Amino acid sequence: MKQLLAKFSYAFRGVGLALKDKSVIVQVVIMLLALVFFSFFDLSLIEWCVLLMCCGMVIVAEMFNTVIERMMNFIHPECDDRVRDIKDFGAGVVLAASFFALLIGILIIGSKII
Ligand SMILES: Nc1ncnc2c1ncn2[C@@H]1O[C@H](COP(=O)(O)OP(=O)(O)OP(=O)(O)O)[C@@H](O)[C@H]1O
Repeated sequence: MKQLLAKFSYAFRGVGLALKDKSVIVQVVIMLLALVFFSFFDLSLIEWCVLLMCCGMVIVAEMFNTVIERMMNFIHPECDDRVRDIKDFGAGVVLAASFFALLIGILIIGSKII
């Protein structure tokens, strides 16, 4: 039980670190603004669940991207095309997640407006 609690405390520390990262903070602020915007519409429970899942997908992608960036800065701080590819790949993951989240948001809000 003590070990399990310790593992949770490490994980919460990780979340705390993520919430201090500039890129993660930006995504969290965008997510909160989007949720405020969506609250003006009469959304069903399922629609809220889908939107929250999309927000979670983008935040988790950003957290993974930050992990990759920090890892690369630690193991290979020098300029290198391979590091560039890895970091751009990570940024691409966030972009792809954001694109699909935006698409789903537009579909849900579009269906309400129409
Ligand atoms: N060591 C490197 N070698 C080659 N290119 C790099 C290297 N580090 C970064 N880059 C390029 O610069 C871009 C930005 O990298 P950086 O690590 O500054 O990310 P960032 O998104 O600006 O992160 P943050 O602002 O959160 O620190 C990368 O996507 C990559 O194209």
